Parts: sequence; C-alpha cells; structure tokens
Amino acid sequence: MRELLRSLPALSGTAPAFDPDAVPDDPLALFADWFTTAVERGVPEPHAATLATADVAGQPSARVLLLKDVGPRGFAFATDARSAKVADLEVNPQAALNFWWQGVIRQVRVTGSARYLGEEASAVDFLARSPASRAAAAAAVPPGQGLASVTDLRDAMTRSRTRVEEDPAFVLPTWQAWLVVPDVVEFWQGCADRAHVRLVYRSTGQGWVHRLVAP
Ligand SMILES: Cc1cc2nc3c(=O)[nH]c(=O)nc-3n(C[C@H](O)[C@H](O)[C@H](O)COP(=O)(O)O)c2cc1C
Repeated sequence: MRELLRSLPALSGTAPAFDPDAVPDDPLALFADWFTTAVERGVPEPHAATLATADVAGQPSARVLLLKDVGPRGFAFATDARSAKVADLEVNPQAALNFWWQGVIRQVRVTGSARYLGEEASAVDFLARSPASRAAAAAAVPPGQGLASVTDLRDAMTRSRTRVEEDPAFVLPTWQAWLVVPDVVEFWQGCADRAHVRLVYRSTGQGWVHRLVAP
C-alpha cells in the first residue's frame, strides 16, 4: 500500500483563475461562485459534502451527505431524525462541512452551528425527493439499526414504494431539514507550484472579515 499511495498524483486538477484581492464581502456569494464553477467544469457530484459532528463526549464522526440549499443564512442538508448525526447535533450543535472539488483543486471548509429548520421545510425537502428516495427513506428501517440481510432492506423498500406511490403527499415524520449557520468559511485554492491560496472568512456577528493565511 505504501508504494501504491506514494505513486498516486495529488492536486492534479486544473485551477481556475482566482484573485483573492477581488472577492465579495460575503463568503456565501463566493461559495455560490465556486460551486457554479465546479458544476461548469464538470466536477462530479460537487454537492456531496462531508459533515462532521461530535457527540456529548466529544467523539467526532463524519459522513458524506448532499447539500440541499445554500443561501445567506447558511448551508442546508436533510436527514433522518433517528440518525447518529442528529443525536450528535441535538446535544452539540457545533458542526463542520467540507467540500473537495478535485477537478478544480478547490476545497471549502465551513464551521458553525447547526439548527433544525422545522416541519414545513422538512416536508418540502421530503416531497421534492424522487419516489425511489422517498421510499428508501421511509422504509421503516431507522439508519444505523442492525439488518439481517440486504434482502430484508429491499423488501422493506418495496413495501415502502407502494405506500409512497399510493399516497404521494406522504411525508416521513422523522425527515428533517437542517441548516449549518457558518462562523468560519475557508476557501482553499490549490496551485501546481504549491503556493496554495487560503482565504478565511470569519463572522463578526454583524458581517464578515476575511484574510489570507499560509497554506
Ligand atoms: C454521496 C452520498 C450522499 C449521501 N447523502 C445523504 C443525505 O443527503 N442525507 C443523509 O442523511 N445521508 C446521506 N448519505 C448517507 C450518509 O453518508 C450516512 O451513511 C447516513 O446519513 C448515516 O449517518 P450517521 O449514522 O452518521 O447519521 C449519503 C452518502 C453518500 C455516499
């Protein structure tokens, strides 16, 4: 493995032009710009992000999920209330989100606190999912619960699919939309010569300040 790992290239994407002296005051605007560029440059699944949480004892855990919205208030995702991440966030709302866009050598790191967006936003998110993903979410098998076999899960999903198709307005009561409200947003632009650009925005409570830091 050691040899294999050392043989692999890193930072092999193509960096778009980026001038850290000509950035917007609001990091959410810069995020939208970088995200759009990632989509235009064909970065696969740029909306997949790693969410890190920590439990009451401080034990961290991280998992990939999909970004559902981004706007002036923060970064939205959706999940099941019975999941470990929600158990973590209920006792410790501090969270981090990480995006890595290989094709453009860009990383975005977000830290902040997460809050539940309420029943209405959660229902809107659930109903916007495809029938297959609504059925999968509603398969009555809570995330993390032990399974005897994958066949059991498929059977539960088939029953759930019928229910979702018969009642298109059905909303899984445990489906929740959450928002990560950022305190710090870091934009990392990799460069082939290793003079990487790290631009860190920090919330002041009234607005944002930003500065360059060493990579
Ligand atoms: C590409 C990708 C997208 C995913 N999107 C979501 C998502 O939007 N919401 C979600 O709850 N889990 C999503 N998952 C599954 C999570 O990674 C994770 O397995 C699940 O949420 C349980 O995590 P937890 O036990 O830490 O709460 C996704 C996984 C992958 C690989």
